[in-house]
Amino acid sequence: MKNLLNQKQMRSADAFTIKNKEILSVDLMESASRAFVKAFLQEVPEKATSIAILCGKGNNGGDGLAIARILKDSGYSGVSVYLVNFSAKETEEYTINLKRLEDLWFPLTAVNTAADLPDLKEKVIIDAILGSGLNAVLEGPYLQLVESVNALNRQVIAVDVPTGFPAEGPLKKEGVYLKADLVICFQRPKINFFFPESVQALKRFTVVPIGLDEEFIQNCDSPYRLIEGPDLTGLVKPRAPFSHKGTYGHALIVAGQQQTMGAALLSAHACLHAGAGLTTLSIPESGLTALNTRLPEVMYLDRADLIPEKTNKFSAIAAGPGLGTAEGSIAILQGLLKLKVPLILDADALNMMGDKPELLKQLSSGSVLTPHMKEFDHLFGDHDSWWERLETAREKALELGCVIVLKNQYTFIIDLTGKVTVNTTGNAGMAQGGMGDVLTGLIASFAAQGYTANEAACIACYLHGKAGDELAETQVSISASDLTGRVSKTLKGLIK
Ligand SMILES: NC(=O)C1=CN([C@@H]2O[C@H](COP(=O)(O)OP(=O)(O)OC[C@H]3O[C@@H](n4cnc5c(N)ncnc54)[C@H](O)[C@@H]3O)[C@@H](O)[C@H]2O)[C@@H](O)CC1
Ligand SMILES: Nc1ncnc2c1ncn2[C@@H]1O[C@H](COP(=O)(O)OP(=O)(O)O)[C@@H](O)[C@H]1O
Repeated sequence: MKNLLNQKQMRSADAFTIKNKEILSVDLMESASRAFVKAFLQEVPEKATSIAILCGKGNNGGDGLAIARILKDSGYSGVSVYLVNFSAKETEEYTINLKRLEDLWFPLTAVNTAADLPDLKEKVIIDAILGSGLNAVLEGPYLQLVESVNALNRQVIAVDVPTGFPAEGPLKKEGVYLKADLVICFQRPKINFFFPESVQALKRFTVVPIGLDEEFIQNCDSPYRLIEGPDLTGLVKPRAPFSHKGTYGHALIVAGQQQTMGAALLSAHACLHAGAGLTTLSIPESGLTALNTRLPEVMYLDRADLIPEKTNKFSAIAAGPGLGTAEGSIAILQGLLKLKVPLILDADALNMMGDKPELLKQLSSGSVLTPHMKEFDHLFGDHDSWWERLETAREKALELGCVIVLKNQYTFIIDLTGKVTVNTTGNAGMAQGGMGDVLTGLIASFAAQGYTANEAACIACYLHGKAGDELAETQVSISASDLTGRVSKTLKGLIK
């Protein structure tokens, strides 16, 4: 899995690469700028497009200057450069790249105050004003300039990070950022790109390698990493010769009430499709006809039979989807917690724990909690930012000895040691009720098949989003049933 670094570590990676690969810092900037242009070409292929590049005086601005030269060399005929001279200091690499442009007689426009910004007519704006060197919220002329550029409503592509947007740390509500349609980011995404608040600064990002030393990056001690397809290829085991239903575990899902039986069926269906050898569903008796009609492969366990003598045969137990929070459901949850086996808890199981926090103390080590933001805050208190929410999740995972799957567009899987795996698969087509129920069924399935709690959560989250991404190639919206029908095919693709 790819390590995600904070900006201090990124600077160490820069320095290490420069020292060990014996390259100059300005050559690394050249490599970064070339990588930017390669990605930019995909985005803006029309070479006659008019482009304004706004360059600050740090290395982000230095990138902007090098990008101007490389774009011109690549045949872009309408490139203009605006030098944002708000600071007296300039970096050495900036100075070198400015000289290279001046030597080409490249037209340069000085912007010495925010009021100097001319009425930009260019179709595309490249933001190279401030990058990861940002050390405070924007104010003064930078703030005015960013507000003026935002008011233009042009297509903006930012170099590495949008001006004013902090790479890490809590995102302040009052923060003003240059609004980019796309960020072309160097070597690794910034941690803050994964939080919903980042939508104020960027619609999407793409990451380009710039030649930093990967071994150094992977050896950095970071609590964050990304899960990608190749990580699963080694992890997900193919079905074995001479295997039988007993080889792949027996999952129990405790879910559903009269009005939300569908949630239980969706979870069980997903569990089945992800390969559990046997799946049993515990629902109210009134759901039996639906179960037998819709999911003939799934067995039934009466709610009265949720006792150790009947449940010790299961290799994984999940509870919560559509369970309700009435007295009867609380009794079911309390009974499950007494079993002293790791549980996968979602939806109403989490809501009940939020209502009765003392239940959290009864969780067995190795359990998995799968809250979305609202459920998370109900469990652990309100948060002003996702950064703080993730910090709490890391503390709670460690304290409770459980895996926390904090769900959103990007889902954070926090293991028992507080390390965070970020899942990037999934899309807005999946924003439909029942999606979380499917995820719970998938986690239960992989846990039943013998994967650790963290492995089961990582495989399930990746697979869930990946199946959704495949369906989104031909569908606008994806129902939970659509997704369930796809997971086995997607899984096959991951094993290959
Ligand atoms: N070897 C390198 O150093 C490389 C650097 N690269 C680029 O370098 C960028 C980082 O460059 P720098 O560290 O020079 O910093 P920036 O160019 O991001 O910022 C320049 C300076 O602005 C000042 N500043 C920070 N926050 C401010 C604020 N709120 N208001 C006013 N001034 C503020 C700081 O003194 C900072 O040093 C990256 O984002 C990336 O674009 C890339 O070229 C890759 C290689
Ligand atoms: N825009 C999106 N991008 C990626 N994944 C999404 C998106 N919207 C929803 N999902 C995924 O769908 C699931 C929704 O879970 P949840 O809110 O618990 O749904 P429900 O309670 O309806 O079953 C999560 O796994 C989430 O990551």
